[in-house]
Amino acid sequence: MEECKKTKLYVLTGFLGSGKTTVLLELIKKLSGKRIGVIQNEFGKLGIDGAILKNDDIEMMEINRGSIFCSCLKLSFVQALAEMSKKDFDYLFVESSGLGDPSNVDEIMKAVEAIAGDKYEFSGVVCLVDAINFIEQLNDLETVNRQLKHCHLAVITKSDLVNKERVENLKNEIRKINPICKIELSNMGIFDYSFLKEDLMEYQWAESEDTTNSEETKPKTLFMEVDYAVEEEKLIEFLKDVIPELYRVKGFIEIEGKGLCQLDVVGEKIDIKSSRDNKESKVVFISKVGPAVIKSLFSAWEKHIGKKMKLKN
Ligand SMILES: Nc1nc2c(ncn2[C@@H]2O[C@H](COP(=O)(O)OP(=O)(O)OP(=O)(O)O)[C@@H](O)[C@H]2O)c(=O)[nH]1
Repeated sequence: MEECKKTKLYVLTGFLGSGKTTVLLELIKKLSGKRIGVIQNEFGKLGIDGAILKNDDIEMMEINRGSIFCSCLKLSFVQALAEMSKKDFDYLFVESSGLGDPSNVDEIMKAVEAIAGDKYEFSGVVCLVDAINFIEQLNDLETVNRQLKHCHLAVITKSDLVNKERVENLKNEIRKINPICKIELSNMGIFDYSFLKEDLMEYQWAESEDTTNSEETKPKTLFMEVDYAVEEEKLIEFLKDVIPELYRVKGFIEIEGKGLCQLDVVGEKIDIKSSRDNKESKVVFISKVGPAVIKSLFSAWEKHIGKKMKLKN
């Protein structure tokens, strides 16, 4: 009898905006013809990336409102993995939230094995390192350190935006935290995918430990709804005012003369591009300063746009 092939399970980590969805979309293209499942973990309760990924011929589950490594969602994650194990995918990719601390991933894999049997071959944690923002984030955030410490492959993204010297600096910083992981360089999600054929588990560095994700450390997430088109220049002015208080802004918004656009803000970089998605206007803000950001969002909107806007939790 032919032996049943296991599903290769990869976990993608990397801070907010580091390029996880961009890499995932390219990987899915590369693996076309294979049976692929995706579990997507968004911090906000609306799966913004879900809207982008659903266009592809893949099966997807979303786990929102927090980190899959936090005790608040860990059980849902294990159950989702158990559910997906029945589908006999060739590959299952888990895109964890940018604020996810995967220090306890081994423990989660053991729980899945206890429930679902050995249907998965846990094939490694791939951590995306944002070439532009990583060094600053590293100083501010334990999560970024943990994501790297617990990965098997680090992929430096946005290589098109930095020079060789910066890449060398980044490699040195990575090595201080994880001396053995494999390191690759990516441009818009494209890099050497030979890791798919290798045993990444050989590059395991850290032992499993408690995650820092908890209900208490969960940052404030807000959703903005506007039912009219805004002027692009005014939207940019609004964003410039509020960016210092935010980790990340993303979503869809109607822009005058352009129609529905996909909005992405990472660090100080604002990207606005036309979208073919048929989605309602909704934008997610992840706060660095807790609920204090609400007042700033309303007053900056009033100043630059001057029309009614709804913010929801
Ligand atoms: N120039 C450049 N931009 C990139 C690259 N990779 C990602 N981006 C851009 O960076 C922004 C964030 O990319 P995503 O793929 O959405 O990042 P993410 O890690 O999934 O974001 P979260 O889900 O919020 O954590 C988008 O505007 C991307 O187009 C890259 O290699 N080069």
